[in-house]
Amino acid sequence: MENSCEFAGKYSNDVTLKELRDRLAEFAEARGWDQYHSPRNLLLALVGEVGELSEIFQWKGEVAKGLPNWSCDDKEHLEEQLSDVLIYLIRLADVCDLDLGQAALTKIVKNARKYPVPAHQTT
Ligand SMILES: Nc1ccn([C@H]2C[C@H](O)[C@@H](COP(=O)(O)OP(=O)(O)OP(=O)(O)O)O2)c(=O)n1
Repeated sequence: MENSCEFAGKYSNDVTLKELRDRLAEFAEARGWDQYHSPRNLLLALVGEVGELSEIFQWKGEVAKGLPNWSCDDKEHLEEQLSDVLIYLIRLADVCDLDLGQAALTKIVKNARKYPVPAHQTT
């Protein structure tokens, strides 16, 4: 479905995890926030943002893919809350010295082993 909201340039920019991780590290450093960005604090912040994200869907019933009936303001709010979750997740992995991108790729390989593609039925 075509997206007519001004802000939403779906996939217009291939942002890398590294770019986000570096930008977030700079952002925290410039504000003297490294002292607060401990793994536990970031985890709690992440969970808080997941709660805010959940509130957007709360009491709405099932929501159609593509959010066809949502206003641009509602979609923008959702983008912001998803971003907060992503930001804290990336920051948490970074302060734990973990390579989140590689870890996710490795996990996908493990998932594929655990859940193999079903063989085609030949009847
Ligand atoms: N110590 C902090 C505080 C904020 N942020 C960043 C990460 C999030 O992207 C955003 C969170 O900011 P707020 O706590 O102001 O939360 P919201 O943006 O959700 O605002 P509100 O709760 O008013 O909706 O700012 C951060 O990295 N470290």
